[in-house]
Amino acid sequence: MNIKELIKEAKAARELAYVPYSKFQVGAALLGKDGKVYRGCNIENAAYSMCNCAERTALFKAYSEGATQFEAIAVVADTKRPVPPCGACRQVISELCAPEMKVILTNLHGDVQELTVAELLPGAFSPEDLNA
Ligand SMILES: O=c1ccn([C@H]2C[C@H](O)[C@@H](CO)O2)c(=O)[nH]1
Ligand SMILES: [Zn+2]
Repeated sequence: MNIKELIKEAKAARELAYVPYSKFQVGAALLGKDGKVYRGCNIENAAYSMCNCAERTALFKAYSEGATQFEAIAVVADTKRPVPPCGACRQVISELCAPEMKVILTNLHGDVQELTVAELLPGAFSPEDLNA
C-alpha cells in the first residue's frame, strides 16, 4: 500500500465519523507492518469531554487487536491546511508508534504534509520519565 492509497483509506474512515456536535469529520488510517490497515474516525458524545479523535480510534483499534508495529498513519479533515492532530493525539502517537514512523497529514484539497512521529511532539512526556 502506498501513501495515496492510505489517504484514500483515511477518507473512507472519515465518512463514518459520528460528529453530531462539531459536524467536523476526521478520518485516520494506520498501516501495520503486516500490511493491515486500521481505520479510525472521530466519535463524539453529548458529554463533550468524552469525544475521541480519529487518530486515537485507529491506534486503539490496532493495539486492541495485537498490532503494535506500523509503517504510517494518514489523517484527513476538511481543513485549509493539512489537519494538525490535537495535543492528546500527539502524546498518544508518541508513545504507541516508533519515532521514525511516517505521519501523513492532509485535507480535502489534496495538500499533504509528511513528518515523523518524533517531529510531531518534540519533548513528549515518555515512559522513561516515570523512572525517577
Ligand atoms: O486531528 C484531529 C482534530 C480534531 N479531531 C476531532 C475531535 C472532535 O470530534 C472534532 C472537533 O475538534 O474533531 C480529530 O478527530 N482529529
Ligand atoms: Zn486528537
